[in-house]
Amino acid sequence: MRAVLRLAQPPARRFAPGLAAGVLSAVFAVALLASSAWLITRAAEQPPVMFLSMAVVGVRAFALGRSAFRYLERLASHDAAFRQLADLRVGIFSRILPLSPAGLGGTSRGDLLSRLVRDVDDLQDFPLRVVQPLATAGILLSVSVVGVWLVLPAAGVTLALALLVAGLIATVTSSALSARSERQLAPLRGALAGEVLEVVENLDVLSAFGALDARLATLAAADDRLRRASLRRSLGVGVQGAVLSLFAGLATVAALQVGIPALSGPAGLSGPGFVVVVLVPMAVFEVFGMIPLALGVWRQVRSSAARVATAVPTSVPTEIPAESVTEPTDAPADAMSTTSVSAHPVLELTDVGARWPGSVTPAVTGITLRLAPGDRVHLAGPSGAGKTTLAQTLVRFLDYTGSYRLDGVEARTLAPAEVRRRVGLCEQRPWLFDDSIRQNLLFARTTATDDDLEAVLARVGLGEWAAKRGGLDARVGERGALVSGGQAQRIALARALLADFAVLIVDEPTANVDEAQGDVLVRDILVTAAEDGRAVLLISHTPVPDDLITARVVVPGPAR
Ligand SMILES: Nc1ncnc2c1ncn2[C@@H]1O[C@H](COP(=O)(O)OP(=O)(O)OP(=O)(O)O)[C@@H](O)[C@H]1O
Repeated sequence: MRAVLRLAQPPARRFAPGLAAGVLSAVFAVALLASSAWLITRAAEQPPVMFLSMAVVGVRAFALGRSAFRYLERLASHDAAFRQLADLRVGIFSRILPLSPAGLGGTSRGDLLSRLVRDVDDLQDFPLRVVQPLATAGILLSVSVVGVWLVLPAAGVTLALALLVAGLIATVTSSALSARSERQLAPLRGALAGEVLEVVENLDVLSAFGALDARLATLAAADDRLRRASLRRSLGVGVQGAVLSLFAGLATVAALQVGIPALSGPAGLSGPGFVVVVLVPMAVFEVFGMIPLALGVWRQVRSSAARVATAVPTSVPTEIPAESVTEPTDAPADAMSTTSVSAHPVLELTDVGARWPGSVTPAVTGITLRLAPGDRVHLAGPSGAGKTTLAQTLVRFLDYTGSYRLDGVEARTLAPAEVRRRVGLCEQRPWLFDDSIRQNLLFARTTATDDDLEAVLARVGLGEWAAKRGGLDARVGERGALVSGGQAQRIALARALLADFAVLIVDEPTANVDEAQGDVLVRDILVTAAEDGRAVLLISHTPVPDDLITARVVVPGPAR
């Protein structure tokens, strides 16, 4: 958590200008009140105008300066905080990235989203609404108490005592009323985001099973918990404001009590000095209100920082290959490929096994196979045997035991991204972006022209379909909702062909299509691969004719 907070705090050179402007603005606000009170009272004594001119200039300067410094403070401190936020977000994403996809299986997507968006946003409050006000108020209060003490020492002591007591009471009451809810706000927001996402994503299933009302009731309960926590927090803030107003009045009364005898006593307090001593506490308490507020924000920020910290791993689980350890430190990422792995490598597995993060037993073991350019191997095996796990291992989303070599080079000595440039995966449930067909293909090869895209669609048997749907601009819907399972598989295949992987792993392409369509799809996949001299590892439950493949491998039953 400390590391997250350190990341949220802008460096001193960026933070200092905003802090300096904030302190000056607050000091000028108090000085404006003091100098104008002095001026009005002194003017009532009708001295020659030259005795007033300094104060007149002071009032003008403090009034203009207060606004100017306030503006500069907003500008500088927000600029620093927003720049820091951008760095923080990028830093957090780059730490989560190595976990995806194998390490994020157990995370609620709604809650993760809330952590990465809302909780990270909350962290900008750390410099802006915690550090800055505490530093500003601390400096201003010291200056004000010393200033009043110089005019009348007893009034300075009274003001210091009033601030101390008010601070204690306001902090204790507001913590008692709202500390718990301030800590709960971020987790409750995350829980609500998770619930909303669950309901929206599974609306059809919930409706079909008549479970929608029950789920909506759970959602309403989550919403209610958040609303009540927000209300309790507002109550705490309100009570704290009331305590401070009360003490601002009491401090003024106390100043009157010590000031009135001093007017005629040996201290010889002047009329204007008396007014300054009596009125300054009002202005000081306004600034002082920032402290308990900042402490409340601090509790929220701390809870958000803790949530961000738990979403961001300090280390990547051993089951997931680290993205950078094998990257050569002073050579470009591509260097290895040109030196050791050819464009069409031979892939060899000897006794390969793999385990999911957090699992004690391997999900797959003892896989031995060889894929040379042009080979088409059918991998079969019972459900749960670990075929998908093997596919994820081959694209280095998971680490492995045994030996996995590309052109004789052990894959764990290559950067995972480098392996993924040669070995590609068409997943069992291909991910389609809620965008046009063009965009869903283009990210596989950003330089492809529309002619290239149309040609690849024709190769995977979607040419006519795409033309009927309005061409490359046709949308595929959220997660491919507007296309059938078979079409989604074919779009994924087109994408893989565009990326031109030398070795293509196709995981259960027929899972979402009927038998006849499945046969055609498998034939299309294997025939296109044969035409290109590509190696294919076809994972499929369904039988594949001998003429389409060069070898068969069977994964034994589920590993225990
Ligand atoms: N993301 C995951 N996290 C943890 N365990 C997982 C994950 N995905 C799969 N498993 C586990 O790994 C084992 C192998 O699953 P896998 O999906 O690889 O089998 P499969 O042979 O592809 O099955 P199917 O033919 O039904 O798709 C199973 O016990 C499964 O519960």
